[in-house]
Amino acid sequence: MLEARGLSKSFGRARALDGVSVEIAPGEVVAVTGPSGAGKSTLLHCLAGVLRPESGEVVLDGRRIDTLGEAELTALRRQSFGIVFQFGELVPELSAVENVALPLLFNRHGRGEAMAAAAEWLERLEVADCADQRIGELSGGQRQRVAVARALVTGPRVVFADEPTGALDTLGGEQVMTAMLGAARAGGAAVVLVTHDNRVAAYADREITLRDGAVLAGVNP
Ligand SMILES: Nc1ncnc2c1ncn2[C@@H]1O[C@H](COP(=O)(O)OP(=O)(O)OP(=O)(O)O)[C@@H](O)[C@H]1O
Repeated sequence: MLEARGLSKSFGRARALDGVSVEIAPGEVVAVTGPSGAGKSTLLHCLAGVLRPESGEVVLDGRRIDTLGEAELTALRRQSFGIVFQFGELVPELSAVENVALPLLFNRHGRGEAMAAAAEWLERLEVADCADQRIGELSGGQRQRVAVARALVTGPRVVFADEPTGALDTLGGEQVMTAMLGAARAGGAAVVLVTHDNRVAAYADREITLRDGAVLAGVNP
């Protein structure tokens, strides 16, 4: 469904990715692991169409996406992908429910419909009580649940999560992981998860380990 073929990407003299090929099946949960600087975030950003690789291809459902124009790529990201970052990256001026409604408004849904769908997702993630609160008033765990709701509200094919539990304690992290994977499974979304935490990687169906910008052979089934 989502495939990277021979991706390479450098930042100055740092070679972040060096010929990485991976394939993600529909509904699959994949953890991308490896030491700091191995290229995990760069791979996630290339797969999600946030960064363009220098060479190689990214293919979604048989369609090459790394060569799309900026407007087409933005539209595809909004429709097919959801992204959860380590610190939520929510809009502080908006309430929780408004943050979750935002991707639907960008996709030209009416305000009433968008707000109703957003409220439903907050309920599913057990943060309905926070709907009208500003982001600054929420705990770290509540923020990440809101971020997960925002990533899933559009019914994406793939959810990308970069250290989604990195700012949480163990229990909070477990709760967010369970909530995110349950919601993704219910929506049929695949999940690509960057983590350096083995306990988080254990939630995945499969692990892709990177080292020095390449997939570590012999570890991944
Ligand atoms: N925007 C950037 N500008 C310059 N160098 C970058 C940039 N992004 C990544 N790099 C470099 O590319 C390499 C891979 O970085 P990347 O963030 O993908 O690794 P990572 O495995 O996600 O690391 P971490 O676990 O520390 O987040 C590193 O050497 C990093 O310094």
